Amino acid sequence: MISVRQALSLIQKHTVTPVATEVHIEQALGQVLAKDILSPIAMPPFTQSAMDGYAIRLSTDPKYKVIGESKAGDNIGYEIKKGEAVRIFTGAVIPEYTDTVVIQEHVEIKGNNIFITKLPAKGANIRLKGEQLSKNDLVLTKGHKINEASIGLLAGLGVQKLKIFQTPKTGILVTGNELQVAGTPLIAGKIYESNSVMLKSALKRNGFGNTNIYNVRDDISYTNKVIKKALSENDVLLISGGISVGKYDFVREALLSNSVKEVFYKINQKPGKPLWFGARDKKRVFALPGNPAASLVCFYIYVLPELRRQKGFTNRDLKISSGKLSRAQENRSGKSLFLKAKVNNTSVEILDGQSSAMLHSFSQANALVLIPESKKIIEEGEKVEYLELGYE
Ligand SMILES: Nc1nc2c(c(=O)[nH]1)N[C@H]1C(S)=C(S)[C@@H](COP(=O)(O)OP(=O)(O)OC[C@H]3O[C@@H](n4cnc5c(N)ncnc54)[C@H](O)[C@@H]3O)O[C@H]1N2
Ligand code: MOO
Repeated sequence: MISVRQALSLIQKHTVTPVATEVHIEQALGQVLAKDILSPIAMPPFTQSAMDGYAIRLSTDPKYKVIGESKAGDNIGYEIKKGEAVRIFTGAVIPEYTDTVVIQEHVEIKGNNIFITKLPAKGANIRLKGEQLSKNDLVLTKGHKINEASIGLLAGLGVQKLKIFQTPKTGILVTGNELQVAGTPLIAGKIYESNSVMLKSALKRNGFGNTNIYNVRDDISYTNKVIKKALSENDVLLISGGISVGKYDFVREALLSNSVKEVFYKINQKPGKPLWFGARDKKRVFALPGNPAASLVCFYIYVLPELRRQKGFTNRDLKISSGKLSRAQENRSGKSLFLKAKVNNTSVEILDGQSSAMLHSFSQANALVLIPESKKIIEEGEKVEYLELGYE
């Protein structure tokens, strides 16, 4: 059996290089920029007023004659002489030869004249052309994750399309004769199917929406057929269940007969030992253990980082932090453990109910504590590393 570290490095070794594609900025939220963006225009595009008031050529004389008005959107070619002012509004073009805007609260109006009651500093209340960005300045760098501010910035620069890395198409194939779809009373011997909606939600929360779902019975030829179809329709295929050593666990055999090359099978960890990972051309397959908590742990530790890598992210893993164990924890298994835990400030409480079939503890957790395979006991108060699940 390989170690967690070996499994992670094998997945990375078989990664698929991110592919760039062009999208409209409205489709770019949460995506990773595949190409630097240079500014097509200066920002602001012209020197403009930052306040409502009067544009003046500043002198020591408080009296100015108002000769016209410039409101946002106007482009009137005023040429201001000494002692003259133009009534101006926020965002409007600053007339030539003026250098300062005095806010309207600091003037008294008498007929066509204004008298400044509080002298502004020279250059006050003016946004200079290009003060944020000059034309051809680097606006956003390849690898930047697009947020709503980036979208606003680009829209303001008139950029409509940009290159981002494609989101790999994901599919979830669920196996098991015991699985029943919710909505009807549970039949004896059956359980409600939960992994597909759980994994689909985990994908969605992490920016991998529109997942295809497939269901198969424990039947080799049917499993073969559906895997073939799922491979043709997805880039990354997650399979739930049927990957252990039971008589009716057909997934491994079906993957091999679909020419998916086995990269590894089984990791020295708990939960999630029977994880299988394989590759066929640019397709990647993770056959996750059917036990729900094992499935979700494998998703966070192995699947999500690979999906994020394929999507161009440089920070791929869940955030790692450390804290102090509130209770001693043994590890007699010789395996790496991923334990559902609740972190409060820096106190880490390992939750009851660590079985790989149990999701109740998972739903109450906000972290996965990592216990290395070599560590036999962690004392109360000892420092442990954990992955933040991002559950709020
Ligand atoms: N003799 C051995 N038996 C098992 C071993 C082993 O090494 N030797 N490994 C155990 C471990 S560890 C795990 S984990 C499981 C993994 O088994 P499979 O991946 O083949 O999964 P299934 O047998 O299909 O299901 C396991 C468990 O999970 C339930 N399940 C499956 N799919 C779903 C679903 N979509 N929604 C909800 N629950 C699901 C299923 O009913 C089983 O209870 O193997 C151990 N056995
Ligand atoms: O690896 Mo299994 O997930 O322990 O039950």
